Amino acid sequence: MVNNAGVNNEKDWEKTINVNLTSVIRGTYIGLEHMSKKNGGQGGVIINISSLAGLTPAAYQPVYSASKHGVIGFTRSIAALASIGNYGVRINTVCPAFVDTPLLETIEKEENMGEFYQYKDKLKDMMKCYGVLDPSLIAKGMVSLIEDESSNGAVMKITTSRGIHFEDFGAHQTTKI
Ligand SMILES: NC(=O)C1=CN([C@@H]2O[C@H](COP(=O)(O)OP(=O)(O)OC[C@H]3O[C@@H](n4cnc5c(N)ncnc54)[C@H](O)[C@@H]3O)[C@@H](O)[C@H]2O)C=CC1
Ligand SMILES: CCCCCC(=O)/C=C/C=C\C/C=C\C/C=C\CCCC(=O)O
Repeated sequence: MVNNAGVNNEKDWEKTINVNLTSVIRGTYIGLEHMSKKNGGQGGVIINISSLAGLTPAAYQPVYSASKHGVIGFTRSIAALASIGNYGVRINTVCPAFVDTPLLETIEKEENMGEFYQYKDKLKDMMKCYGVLDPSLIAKGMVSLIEDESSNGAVMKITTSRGIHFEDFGAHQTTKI
């Protein structure tokens, strides 16, 4: 199961939280209800789509960034629970940089960008600097996560400079405390 739907809308930012985060949480819970071996399911893999903006500050997309940070936090937490509870379900996150899809056209729209519309050229400069990925690379990353039976709670990053790679949270998977 892939929870992929997402929007970039800083003007209607509640919608961004609802689509990008609330529905990922809801989708994951519904998936687990059907897939978890604890409920008589056959197990499987859930992939939640976040973004590189879920791992770094995104000055012109603060709520988009917050929603994507939330996806990572929720997914890593529920993946830990799935492991402890022997659900037989692996749950991972994918964080692409800019990808060539219609979502990027929202940068040109005041109704999406709201007060951040004034920074659209800065976002375009970032795209020029970091490049724009072909969607096929995201598909490749997802297939590898599905096939790698050891992956659970992984945060896959996909960028033009480093390709498909993983965020390293350290052996204990936590921040220093
Ligand atoms: N394009 C990019 O640069 C990046 C996109 N992402 C994420 O990838 C995912 C896919 O986005 P893209 O394919 O790029 O954008 P897109 O705009 O081409 O596709 C988004 C999809 O989400 C669906 N959707 C939106 N609101 C919905 C709702 N309320 N109910 C059901 N479906 C809804 C749309 O119908 C559309 O099919 C999103 O979560 C996005 O945040 C992450 C990093 C970079
Ligand atoms: C712009 C509207 C839609 C946003 C889609 C999205 O999620 C894109 C995120 C891309 C980047 C996030 C912001 C900052 C990233 C900083 C560095 C990227 C490094 C890329 C690299 O190739 O190393």
